[in-house]
Amino acid sequence: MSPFYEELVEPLRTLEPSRLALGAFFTLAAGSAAYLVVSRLVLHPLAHIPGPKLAALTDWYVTYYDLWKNGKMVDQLSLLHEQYGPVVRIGPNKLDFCDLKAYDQIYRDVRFPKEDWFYDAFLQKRWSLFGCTDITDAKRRANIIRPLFSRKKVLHLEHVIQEVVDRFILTLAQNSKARAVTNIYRGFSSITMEVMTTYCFATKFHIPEYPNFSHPAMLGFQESNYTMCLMRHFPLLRHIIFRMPVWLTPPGALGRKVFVQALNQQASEILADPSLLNKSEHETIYHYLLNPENGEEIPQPGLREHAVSMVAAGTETVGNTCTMATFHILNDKRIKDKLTAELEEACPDVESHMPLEKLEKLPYLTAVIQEALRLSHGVVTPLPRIVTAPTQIGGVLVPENTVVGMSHAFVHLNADIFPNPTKFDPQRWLEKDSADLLNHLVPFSKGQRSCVGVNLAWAELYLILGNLFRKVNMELFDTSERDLKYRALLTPRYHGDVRAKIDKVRGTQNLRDII
Ligand code: HEM
Repeated sequence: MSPFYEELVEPLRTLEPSRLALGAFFTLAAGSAAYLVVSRLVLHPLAHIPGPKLAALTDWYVTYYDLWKNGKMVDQLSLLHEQYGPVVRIGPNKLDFCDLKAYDQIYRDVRFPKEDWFYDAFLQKRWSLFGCTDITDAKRRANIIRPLFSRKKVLHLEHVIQEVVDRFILTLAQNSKARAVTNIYRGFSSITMEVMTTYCFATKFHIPEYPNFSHPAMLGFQESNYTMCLMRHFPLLRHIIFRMPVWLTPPGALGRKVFVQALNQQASEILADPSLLNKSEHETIYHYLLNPENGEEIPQPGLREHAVSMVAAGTETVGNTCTMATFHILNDKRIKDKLTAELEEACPDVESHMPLEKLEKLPYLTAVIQEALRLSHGVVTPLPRIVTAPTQIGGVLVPENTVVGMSHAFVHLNADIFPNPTKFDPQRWLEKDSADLLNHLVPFSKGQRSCVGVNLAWAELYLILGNLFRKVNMELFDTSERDLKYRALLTPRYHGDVRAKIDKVRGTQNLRDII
């Protein structure tokens, strides 16, 4: 043995084994940390992309803004883009963009699948279309359910949506008699959730009739946005939360759980006796999912997951758009007067039915809906996609396996496209050169994985807002623009409620007979 080696090893012989182990542990930890820093900050293929060093080192950066800062990641992304430019590295393997061309490149590229980590938080397995990350499977599933949401089918089932709208108007009529302050934000979520259950499963849950628009299932779905975010960052929690027995479920989540059990039971009964489908009032999602021609047998948990994801996809999104529209209509007399005048001219008899195809032809109502979609964004958290081969995005060569995304807010609030972008201004959609604006209205996303419920969503928006502002006279109560500031929990979750005093409701004479 060389004297040098002896000199090095001798002190270690005299050390106690426990100290030796501790020393080895710290040396290993320091070595791993040094390796992590060098590999992520210096050697990584994204090392040249600007962004905070902490974000390049660890995904906990995003966790901090999502959870600790309670849904502030989109605000933070906005600040990061101001500081670093249109492409920012927000995780060891993650890029965020704020560039119109990049938006198209990310979401229109059929090669980029959804990211497993993000979408797994919503589901137990990947049965539903929304949660399916495999490109081929998603295409097949979309083809199975899309016919139920085609324009033709939506027109055929218009009466199903109209009936829920009528029940909502009747509830408002009762509120007007009691001179009660109405939480219209919850009201909209109640009506949109009921549209989903009646349209997709031909089942009424009487959500809009529940006192104070506070049906426990609807509130449970609203609350679950934060839980989903929590489960995304701590995936182990999914196993606990999804398997939690009813008696252990916190009160806020109980309504959702009971509702899901009801959907579960319906799915089980149909699987046990498919002839039940023949007794249904109209075609439901099960008619499509269980069609033997699909070549795919979906087990009971798969049906439940489809059902739950449908309700989740179609409730808050449409509800938020109605809330955004209603706040701004009531907040600006000129908008309200113009809209009500247009509706009155188109449908002079307030007692008569307002068909969807008639409402769709009204330019100002259409512009109001477009502006509400723009400012409510649909989904506001960037929807992550995986780059599967080196690709130029937003002027940067993005390497394979990088996760990329861009918030709809960065399209909708782009001042070059929408001057004075935070102003609710329906007029911008009616100017001569406004046709091009539609290319930049992306609440339903773009490309192959864009919203499958887009026709149903538009129909709901026309029928809800058209009926509401033709029949109901109301004013805002103790609500300001500040209440519409939001936390980004996939969809925007508003800080406050939009509340209104219902003054007068007309056009209800025929409704009681219809229902
Ligand atoms: C204003 C209303 C709505 C907005 C803004 C909206 C927005 C979106 C967006 C942005 C996506 C893409 C999500 C992603 O990339 O992960 C999406 C997907 C989806 N939406 Fe909607 N949605 C709305 C209403 C509805 C309705 C009423 C339904 C019910 C049928 C629905 C069902 C779905 C489904 C099933 C998907 C998954 C599609 C896929 O992953 O291929 N949405 N929606």
